[in-house]
Amino acid sequence: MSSRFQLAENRYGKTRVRLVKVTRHAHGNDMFEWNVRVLLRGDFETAHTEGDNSKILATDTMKNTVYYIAGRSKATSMEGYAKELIDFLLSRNPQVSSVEVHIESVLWKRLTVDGKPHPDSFMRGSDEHQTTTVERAQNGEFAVTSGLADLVIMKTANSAFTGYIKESLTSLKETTDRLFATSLSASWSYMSDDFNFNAERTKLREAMLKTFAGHTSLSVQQTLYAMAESALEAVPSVSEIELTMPNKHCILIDLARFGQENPNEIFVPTDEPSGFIQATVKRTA
Ligand SMILES: O=c1[nH]c(=O)c2[nH]c(=O)[nH]c2[nH]1
Repeated sequence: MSSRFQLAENRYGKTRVRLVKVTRHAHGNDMFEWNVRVLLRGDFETAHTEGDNSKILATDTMKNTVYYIAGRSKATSMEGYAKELIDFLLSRNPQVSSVEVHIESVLWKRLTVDGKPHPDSFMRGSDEHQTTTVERAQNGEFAVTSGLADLVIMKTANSAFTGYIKESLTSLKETTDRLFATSLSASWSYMSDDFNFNAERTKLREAMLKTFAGHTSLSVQQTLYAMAESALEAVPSVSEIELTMPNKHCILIDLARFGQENPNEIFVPTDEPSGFIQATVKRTA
């Protein structure tokens, strides 16, 4: 029977597989917490059209594989672990054409007790996450995109916003001295798949933060671009970087109503609505 429909793009897998790994040393422990997503593409047509599960690796099995590979992995980075997981799944599953692994790492910091780093106790840090997405097809190369998300930062000087369109619906006042708060998310693509990913990540993060702090900003857009430029300058192995910087407005409170001056000191931070500024910056050919 000819059908009026056909299966188009499809993928499946397990998401939000949470994992804590403790590495035990003689004088203390290291630990990390990850949230892992594994997605498969492949020959899954008859699973959709006929309910034939003979080529389906159960998502429950994928979850177990996440833990199994974590248990035996010697990888020192999320990217390295993702590559091992992908290789394992591809080698055992010829029906799978490609595997994508996405990992978010939660920020845990070593606890300080009596001014000293504690050997085995930790506290949750900020909302900042480190991320990676690694993909490989059968017989293909790894594509590695890493990033960070939800890094909340604020400038309290050197931020202006003037010269924008003034029309009948404009109410915003120009300012040469405003607060600039954002929750930075960034993702960058590596040109190859074999680096010290942790060191590259640290360099990119520090370059972006240094520029954010030092920039004399005429807009979020301009500061975003400058941060992306300094990230690409700091890490030649990255081909392009996407930055997302919501403008988390801090609004000056009018105290003149109460007979008091407010020399740019008292603000109300607002979460919604926020500006949404996003751009990708890449190397010229
Ligand atoms: O840096 C800014 N860019 C904008 O596009 C914009 N729009 C706005 O209302 N405030 C700001 N600030």
